[in-house]
Amino acid sequence: MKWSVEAWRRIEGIYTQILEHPFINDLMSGELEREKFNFYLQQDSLYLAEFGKVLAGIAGKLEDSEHRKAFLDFASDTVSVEQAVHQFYLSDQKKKTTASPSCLLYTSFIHKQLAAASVLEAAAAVLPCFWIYKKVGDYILANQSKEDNPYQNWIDTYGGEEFAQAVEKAISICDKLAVQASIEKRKKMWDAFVKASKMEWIFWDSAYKKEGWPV
Ligand SMILES: Cc1ncc(CO)c(N)n1
Repeated sequence: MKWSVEAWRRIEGIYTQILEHPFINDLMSGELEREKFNFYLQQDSLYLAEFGKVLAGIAGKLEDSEHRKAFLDFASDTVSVEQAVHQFYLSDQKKKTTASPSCLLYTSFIHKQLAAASVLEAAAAVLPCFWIYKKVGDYILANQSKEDNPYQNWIDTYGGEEFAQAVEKAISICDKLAVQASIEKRKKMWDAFVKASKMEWIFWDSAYKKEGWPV
């Protein structure tokens, strides 16, 4: 069986909980509080900066030139999204924000996978960022009730065809890396994938709560 088939099976429950989260529900209905969405975007721009660096770092460790090129493209596209987020949503509130505990948790985790684990485990750790967002984007597109959703731009970014191709590529690279891996390594890849998927839930939840530092 493909590594990715088992990977998705392992996060099915987490994915369901993401779809049921009020942040996603409110995003879908268009009724999400603007403040919560802005909080999310601010944290996400911090997240995307680190995510892009990690993608470039993974590229530097990949032997296959096609895989390397794909990750360099992912990194470059991520910088574009990071910059677009700044321009379109946050132009009136340029103030510097610090990462929330959950944002720091997630970015630290992917940096740790890059610095202290194998490239396979680093690739598996960033895969939920692609795959879950794609699934969530598609889900919202398919179940949207209103036409004038103020968050349509966001929804189209992740539900669109361009992102779908990147996601397919990321999944297939993980599968190819897993084919050459020992059972032990494949397990570690699943562990990283599951952990990062939990952090996707945590990230949305922290935005919904506008999570700050308790001390
Ligand atoms: C937290 C998070 N995960 C994944 C994506 C999609 O790349 C994103 N923008 N933010």
